[in-house]
Amino acid sequence: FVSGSSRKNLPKARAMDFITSTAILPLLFGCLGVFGLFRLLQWVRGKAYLRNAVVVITGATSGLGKECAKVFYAAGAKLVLCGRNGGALEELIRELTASHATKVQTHKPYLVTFDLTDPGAVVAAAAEILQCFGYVDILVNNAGISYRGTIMDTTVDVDKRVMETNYFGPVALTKALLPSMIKRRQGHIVAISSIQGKISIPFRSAYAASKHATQAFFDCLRAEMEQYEIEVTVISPGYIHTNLSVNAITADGSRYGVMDTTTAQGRSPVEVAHDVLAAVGKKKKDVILADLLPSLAIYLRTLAPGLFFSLMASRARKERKSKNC
Ligand SMILES: NC(=O)C1=CN([C@@H]2O[C@H](COP(=O)(O)OP(=O)(O)OC[C@H]3O[C@@H](n4cnc5c(N)ncnc54)[C@H](OP(=O)(O)O)[C@@H]3O)[C@@H](O)[C@H]2O)C=CC1
Ligand SMILES: CCCCCCCCCCCCCCCC(=O)OCC(=O)COP(=O)(O)O
Repeated sequence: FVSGSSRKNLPKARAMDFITSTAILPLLFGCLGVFGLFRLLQWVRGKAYLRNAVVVITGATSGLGKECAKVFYAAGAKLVLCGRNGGALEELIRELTASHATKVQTHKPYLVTFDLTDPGAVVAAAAEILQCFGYVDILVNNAGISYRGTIMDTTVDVDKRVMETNYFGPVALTKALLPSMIKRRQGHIVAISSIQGKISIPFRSAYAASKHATQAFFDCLRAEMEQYEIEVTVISPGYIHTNLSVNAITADGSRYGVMDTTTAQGRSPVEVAHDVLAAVGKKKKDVILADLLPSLAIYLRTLAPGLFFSLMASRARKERKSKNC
């Protein structure tokens, strides 16, 4: 005789019997073990990959670039820190070399100051880096500016400035360093793009365009460089709590100067820098570092573009109304 509740539990009990009496349990533990071992191996390889590697980071004076400098430094990389503000870079180097909380051997970073919008300066900077180190293992194209404005109010000069900083500058630096990487058949190019390199939101035309161009260029590069074993990683973060919105330029080229709520509520740049380090160590090809909603929005743009465009139009209407324009 089997009571009602015991009858209900019968299939569960049989399933448990089956699992324990067959090879399923050892197989499950075996798989977990293999997976754990694989992750451990990946971690060890990532660490070795970054130790003593010559790593060039642009936009190292603030925000995500500064935090990337800290995590790559702690991982034992030989850093070349780039930016326009030499004083800020020197200060960062002092800060880095003063801390002794690392387990691996660290190296005093080298600094190069140049403006990414000046093609001659970019080529000269690449030559200086190669003369000093002989080669570059990893280039992190991080520097960038954002923008706020309506397309109709924005001068083409502003469109060009954003494109020069976010697209042509990184492209020029990458092209200047690639020949030496190709010769060694070794190297890794990283592009810090944005969720806005995958989807476009209203009042960000110049910025979203520059990030879409970045995604496209580095995707092409990945395919073309495979024959030389050169890795390409495109990283697309969501909002990060940095000065990006404060430093953004507006329709007439003036500084926006406002810390937007979305930026202030963004992820900590320290956390994002750790994610960047992990992605580079694992030689990931394309990484999205964002919450669920922006990630879903990317799928929506692909699978239901009409719906996505309606949502963006409504977003534009709301923003226009709130700003009375
Ligand atoms: N913050 C965010 O919400 C997000 C940021 N990103 C991306 O992350 C990257 C870093 O931005 P973030 O740290 O947030 O912003 P910050 O404004 O804090 O940092 C921008 C960096 O870029 C450098 N830079 C700007 N213009 C130039 C130029 N013409 N030549 C050389 N360097 C320049 C700045 O250096 P200096 O002015 O000292 O020369 C600064 O170090 C950017 O590519 C951005 O698009 C992506 C997604 C979200
Ligand atoms: C299946 C349901 C899907 C629902 C999707 C709804 C659509 C939601 C839209 C979400 C838009 C997210 C925009 C994220 C933008 C972003 O993260 O940008 C990062 C930056 O680069 C920030 O630069 P900014 O200068 O704009 O601050």
